[in-house]
Amino acid sequence: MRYQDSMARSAEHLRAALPQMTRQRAALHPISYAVWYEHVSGINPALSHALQTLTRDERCLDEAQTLQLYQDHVSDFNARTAQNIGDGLNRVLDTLSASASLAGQQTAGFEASLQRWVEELLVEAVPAAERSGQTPGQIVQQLLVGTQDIRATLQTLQERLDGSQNELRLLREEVRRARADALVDSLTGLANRRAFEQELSLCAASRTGLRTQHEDRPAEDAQAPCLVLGDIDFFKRVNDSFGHLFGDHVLRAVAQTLKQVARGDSLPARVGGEEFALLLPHASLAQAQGLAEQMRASVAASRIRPAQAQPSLERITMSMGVTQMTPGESANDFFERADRALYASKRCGRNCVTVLSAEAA
Ligand SMILES: Nc1nc2c(ncn2[C@@H]2O[C@H](COP(=O)(O)OP(=O)(O)OP(=O)(O)O)[C@@H](O)[C@H]2O)c(=O)[nH]1
Repeated sequence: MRYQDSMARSAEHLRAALPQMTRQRAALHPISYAVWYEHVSGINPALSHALQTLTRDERCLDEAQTLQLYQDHVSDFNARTAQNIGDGLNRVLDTLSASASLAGQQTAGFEASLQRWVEELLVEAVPAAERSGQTPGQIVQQLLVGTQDIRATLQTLQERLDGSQNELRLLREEVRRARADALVDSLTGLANRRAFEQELSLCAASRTGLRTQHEDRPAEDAQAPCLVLGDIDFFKRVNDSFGHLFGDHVLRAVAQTLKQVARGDSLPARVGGEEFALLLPHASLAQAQGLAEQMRASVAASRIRPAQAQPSLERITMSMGVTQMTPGESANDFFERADRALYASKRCGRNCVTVLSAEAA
C-alpha cells in the first residue's frame, strides 16, 4: 500500500498541504491533493524536486503543471485513489473528532469513578492507618494530594482535547472552503470549467430517455438547455501589446459583463483561457440568442482600457456561438455544436453571434 500513515499523520500532512495548495493557480481537486500530499509527506523525492523547481521564486502551479506532475511522478496513484484522498479527509476528520469526544467522555467518567474511590478509601482509612502506623489524617492527606494531581492532569488532557477539537473544526472549514474553491475560477470568480462540466452533465442526464417525435428532424424546444459560448477576439494581441496583467483585467471585466447578462437559473462560467460560457438549463433558442447578442453588444460598447490612455487599443470584442440541446443528446455533442457556432462567428469576421440548431448542423 502506498499510503501507510496513521490517520493522525495523514491529517497533519493534509493540514500542511492545504495552505500551500491554496496559493497555487490550479484549483483544489483530488489530483492536486494527491500531488501536494505526496510532497509534504516526503514519500516522493522526485516529485518534491520537480515541484520545488516549478514553484521557485514564488511561482505558482497552474492546472497543466499540476496534472503533468501527477502524470510524471504519481504514476501508480490512480484517479480512484485520488478521489478517495479528497473524500477520506473528511472521514479522517470525523474519526478524529469522534475519538476526541470519546476521550473527553471517558475522562469525565474516570474523574467520577476516582471521586467514588476516594470516598470509599476514606471509609477504609481508619483501619488502614492502624495497619500502616500512619495517622488517619496523614493517609487522607496523601489521598487528597494524589487526587488533586490526577485531577490536574485530567484537566490538562481535557484542555488539549478541546484544543484539538477546535483545530479539527478549523481544518474542516478549510476543507469545505477548498472544495468550494475547486469549482470557482480564481481570476474571475465565475464557475470554472469543472463546475461547468458538472452542470452540463446534469443537463444532459435530465434529458436522457427523451426522444424526438420526428427522429430525422429534431424539433426546437421552448424550454430546453441552451448554450452560449463566447471567445474574446484577438486576445493574444491584447496580451502582447499591453501585457498579461492588462489581459487579466480584460478577462475580469468580461466576466463581470457575463454575470450581468446571466439570468437566475443560468450558469456563467469561464471554460478556457479567454473562452466563456452561459449555460441556460431552460430556454428557447431565441432567448439564448438574445442573451448572446446582449453579451456581445455590452462587451463591444464597454470601454476597457489600460490605466494610461492607449489610443492604439482597439475596442475589445467577442465572437459568440449559440445552440440548443436536442432530446437525448450527449453533453459532448451539445458543446461541440456550440463551439462550431462560435468558430463560424470567428470566420465571419468576429464580433458577431452565430446560432446553430441541431437541424442546421
Ligand atoms: N492575460 C491572460 N491571458 C490568457 C489567459 N489564459 C489564456 N490567455 C491568453 O489568451 C490568448 C489566446 O490567444 P489565441 O488562442 O491565439 O486567440 P486570439 O488571439 O484571441 O485570437 P482569436 O480567438 O482567433 O480571435 C493567448 O495569448 C493566451 O496566452 C489568462 O488567464 N490571462
